[in-house]
Amino acid sequence: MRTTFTVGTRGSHLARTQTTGAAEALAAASGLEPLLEIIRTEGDVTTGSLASLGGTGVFASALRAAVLDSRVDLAVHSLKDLPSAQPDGLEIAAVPARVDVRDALCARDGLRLSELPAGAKVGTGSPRRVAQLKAVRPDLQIVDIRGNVQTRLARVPGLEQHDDHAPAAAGSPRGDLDAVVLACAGLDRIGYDWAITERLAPTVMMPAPGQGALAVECRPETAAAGDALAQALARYDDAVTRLQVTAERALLERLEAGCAAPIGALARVEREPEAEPGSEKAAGSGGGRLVLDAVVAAQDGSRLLREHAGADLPAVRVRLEDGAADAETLGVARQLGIRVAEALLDGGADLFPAT
Ligand SMILES: NCc1[nH]cc(CCC(=O)O)c1CC(=O)O
Repeated sequence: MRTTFTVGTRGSHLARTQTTGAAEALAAASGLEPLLEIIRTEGDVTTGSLASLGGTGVFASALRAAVLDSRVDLAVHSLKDLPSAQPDGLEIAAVPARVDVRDALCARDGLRLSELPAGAKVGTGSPRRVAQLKAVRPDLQIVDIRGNVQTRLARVPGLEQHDDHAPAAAGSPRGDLDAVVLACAGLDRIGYDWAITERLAPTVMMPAPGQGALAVECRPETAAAGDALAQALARYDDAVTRLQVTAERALLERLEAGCAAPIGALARVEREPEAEPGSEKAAGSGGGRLVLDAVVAAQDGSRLLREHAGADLPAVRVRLEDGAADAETLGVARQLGIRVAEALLDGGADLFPAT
């Protein structure tokens, strides 16, 4: 009988913080002792811009390899860094409750997006953020940035804070930008919410599919073992978050096949299904409703295509308190994602230039 479980993590402060949080929750639920192993990934050592790295999943692949060859039992990923296609030999055993999905503006002097002066310099390495920033503020000068949270924040006067856990990279410019954009989730998780001057509304800055959510990945036999670890994983899964990210990732997967443009997507459960066992309500009357908003952007912000659709969830099938959404309900979420993706493709998303 196992008494421990091993969890692989990337070495960054953010990765270690979120992995430790997940490992502690699973330890408390299982009574097992967690062992953390730091895995270096290509995404951590390379210095080129994120856009130039090409290919999704640079952050995830080394961690996944460690799970596949049984060096570790589990890997904790930021869900938005995971390619949408699920590889053979791995499954997402738990998607814990999501935190703030929004993107964060971190500006000098407490400025909000609308208060940045004309021509202000804003740093981000994400084509999705570039396009949406330019759509609302075509005057902004966007600067491609990389590095850990501390290195990015140090580019903004007043936001360079000494942090022994993760110092800003030596040699990186300091104080040369008016603002940077990062994910709220990452900043909140490492206690850097003080740097956020505006949590950008998803209507302005649609987050990446899966943003703010984690994925705990393992080998299928780990999840199926029926032991304390498998039970803890099942309980750690959050049914609402799982539904949301299932729709968002299905959209991403369908679009990845048809277009290379930056994508934002956010699903929400507008009405939670009633969880009365045995109730015979038809879907749509007393059942829940899942709504998905998405945007595909031309890289230069010259065009933004938006779509929105909803789907009724089967009324009695989702047990929101005590367990995972069942396969039929997840299928509804997946179909919603595909439907919105195809509407975007019909609207011309596949004609947008990639860069
Ligand atoms: N792209 C890197 C990445 N992957 C996950 C997060 C933050 C946490 C999250 O969204 O879950 C970040 C940093 C960022 O985008 O600012």
